[in-house]
Amino acid sequence: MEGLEQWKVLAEQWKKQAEKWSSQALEHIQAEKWSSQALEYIHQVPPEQIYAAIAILIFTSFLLILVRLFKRPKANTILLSGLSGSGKTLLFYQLRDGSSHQGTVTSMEPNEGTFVLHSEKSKNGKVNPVHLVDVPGHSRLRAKLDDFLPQAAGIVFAVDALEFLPNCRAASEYLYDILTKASVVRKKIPVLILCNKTDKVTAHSKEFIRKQLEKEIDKLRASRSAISAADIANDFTLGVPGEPFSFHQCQNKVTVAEASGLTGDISQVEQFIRDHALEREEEKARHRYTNACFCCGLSEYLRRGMDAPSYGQP
Ligand SMILES: Nc1nc2c(ncn2[C@@H]2O[C@H](COP(=O)(O)OP(=O)(O)OP(=O)(O)O)[C@@H](O)[C@H]2O)c(=O)[nH]1
Ligand SMILES: [Mg+2]
Repeated sequence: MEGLEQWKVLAEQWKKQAEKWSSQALEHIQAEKWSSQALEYIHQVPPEQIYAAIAILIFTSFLLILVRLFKRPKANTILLSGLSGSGKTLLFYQLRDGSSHQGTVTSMEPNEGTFVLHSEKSKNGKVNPVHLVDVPGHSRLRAKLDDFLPQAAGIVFAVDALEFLPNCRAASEYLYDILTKASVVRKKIPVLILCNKTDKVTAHSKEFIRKQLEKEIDKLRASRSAISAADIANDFTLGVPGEPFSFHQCQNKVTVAEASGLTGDISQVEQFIRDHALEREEEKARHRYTNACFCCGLSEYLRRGMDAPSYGQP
């Protein structure tokens, strides 16, 4: 009896094994059928179409490789510019450390650093650091600005809102020079006019400062265009001829905001930096998604090309 039971178990195992082999054989036959169908299908497609698809594929891959090779990392440099005493260095420390480091003196060298903004440190999600450069406002040191312009993602132009009127002309001249620089215009580098020192009640409002700067730049525009072309140091002219100058006419985005480097009320300048220099992880993911979509679109195009009715066939 026991021997019979053993034979039964053995027979059951053989049966299962045989079923497994037969299903594998079926799968193999199916795969062969599909591959022969695919080959047949490819033979039906006119060769020109296949060559065109391959050429497009190679060309696009080549293009993608080139773009990857030559794509510069997103600029993350923000330049702090403005007249001497407008509060750039204090602002620099507020952005970096969240404290004002009282007792700043006139800067003789650009003050630069790469760091995560103090206000961003406590937030969730990975935030990239910003490269901040505080360019001295002294007229002889301003040329240093040009060294950093090629990598600039944005320019903050600090204005002393307390002592604005006596400095209005000088501030307008400096701002005019920045707004007419070829690299600023061509690369459309955004500029934030930051009316600083608003902690004092006697500080002028940002609207007042904007209007005064526009008026002054309008005058400058007229006087500078009167100079013979050979003497004009500026690369571009500003605004629309025949119309009073307004910052809206600039090709790059020019906005006006208020701040106090002393009290740490710097949310508007932080927002400007976030908008223009910090590429968050989510943004990077979005870029990756766009690339993936591009590749999918390409493959879909090629698939449709294959599906297209083949001329020359009955
Ligand atoms: N009340 C007030 N004073 C400020 C503020 N920001 C800066 N100051 C003062 O303004 C003076 C100049 O500030 P800095 O930051 O050294 O100015 P800067 O623009 O770096 O000047 P340069 O280095 O010469 O180009 C200092 O005495 C600061 O304490 C502010 O928001 N409010
Ligand atoms: Mg300084």
